[in-house]
Amino acid sequence: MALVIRNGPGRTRERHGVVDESDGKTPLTNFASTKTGNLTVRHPLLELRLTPTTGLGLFAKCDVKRGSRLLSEAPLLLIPSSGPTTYQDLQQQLEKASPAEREALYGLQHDPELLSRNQVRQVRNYAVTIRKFAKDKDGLKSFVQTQAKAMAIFETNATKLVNKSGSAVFPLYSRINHSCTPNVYANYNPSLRTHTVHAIRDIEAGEEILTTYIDSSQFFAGRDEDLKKYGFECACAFCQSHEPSLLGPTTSDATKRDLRRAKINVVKRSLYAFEGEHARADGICAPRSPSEALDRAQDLIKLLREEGLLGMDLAQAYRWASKYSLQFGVLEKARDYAQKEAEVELCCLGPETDYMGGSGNAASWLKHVQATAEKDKVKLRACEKRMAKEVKRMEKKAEKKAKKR
Ligand SMILES: C[S@@+](CC[C@H](N)C(=O)[O-])C[C@H]1O[C@@H](n2cnc3c(N)ncnc32)[C@H](O)[C@@H]1O
Repeated sequence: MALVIRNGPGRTRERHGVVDESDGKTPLTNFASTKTGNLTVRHPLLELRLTPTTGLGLFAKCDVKRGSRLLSEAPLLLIPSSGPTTYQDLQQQLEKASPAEREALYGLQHDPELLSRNQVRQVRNYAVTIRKFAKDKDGLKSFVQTQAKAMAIFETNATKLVNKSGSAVFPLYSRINHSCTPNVYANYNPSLRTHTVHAIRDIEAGEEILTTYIDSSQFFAGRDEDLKKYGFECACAFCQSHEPSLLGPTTSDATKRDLRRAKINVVKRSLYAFEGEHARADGICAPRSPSEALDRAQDLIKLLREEGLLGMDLAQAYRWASKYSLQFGVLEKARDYAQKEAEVELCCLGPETDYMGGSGNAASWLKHVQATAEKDKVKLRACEKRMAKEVKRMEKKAEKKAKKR
């Protein structure tokens, strides 16, 4: 994969998956001369195109099988702090970026309204303190504009990294639009030090690649509220089918699906409460017994599958079902769920999941379940042997008694 940037003649350089291939001879394929600059994507499976409603987006060039790795890219710009982005944070990282990276960054879409007043003030204050523009009003204005644009770009495109503190923008991942029923799963992989994107279902040639920016297992109002922070109203097919009023009978498919999303949310949070993760439970009551927890985990699997939410929430649901089955000693079921978890995890994250540690990754959990099942078999065999011995002893005793008579 490469994001190709025209940058004057004679230079070709590659860093962090960004190729500056400016020999003037390389034809720019797939996508060129957009408002965002002369960008093109060299990728065996993906191309960048304009969508009817959401700006640019990434599309599959050919059929893509579930589990395929579509992207594995290093950040264009990473801000390690986990709080709100300050201009100082951004400026430090911008200084480290190469010209090609900076150009790629400036080519990304931006929504100026996502900038807080405080952020704009930070840029102005900085420009004044460096005194470079003391006698150059136009210079000052243009400096503030470019720096504010960089901040707006970061705010529009940054992804919070789950397995590493901080937020980052990426050359291609930042082109992927949001859907409340995504067809890919994205994850920062600390072992690879890249953001990976995997297909979570088969994707047909020409289909848009869609990720989720939020927790999509929520009722419409919750999703809408979360996406407002990203500055847009969702144009995905599911949200477009939403009916604003729930006063009438709730018969439409979209409404039923919305209610199912709400149910997923409640069940999921109740299971986090059962696991003692109260911060994620957010006030929802836990199941009262392990058997109730197992029922809910099984419900959750069914609901997620019905909704086509096939990312790591599904892997988590399988883990819960496996864990509770193991607690009940239903080993076959525990193993079956653990295998399903491993399959979904591999599909979402790929095989490099050592960073999860302990029984954090599905492979370790599956090993633990298999070892428990093996120990159980050994115990069972020992018990059978003991019983067989006891039966023989009793038979001999009975024989002796019979002979005496
Ligand atoms: C990370 S960028 C995605 C790529 C972007 N479309 C582009 O042209 O480069 C996020 C922006 O895309 C648009 N967008 C993404 N998903 C959307 C959706 N489901 N509905 C409406 N706009 C969306 C919004 O303008 C949002 O600020």
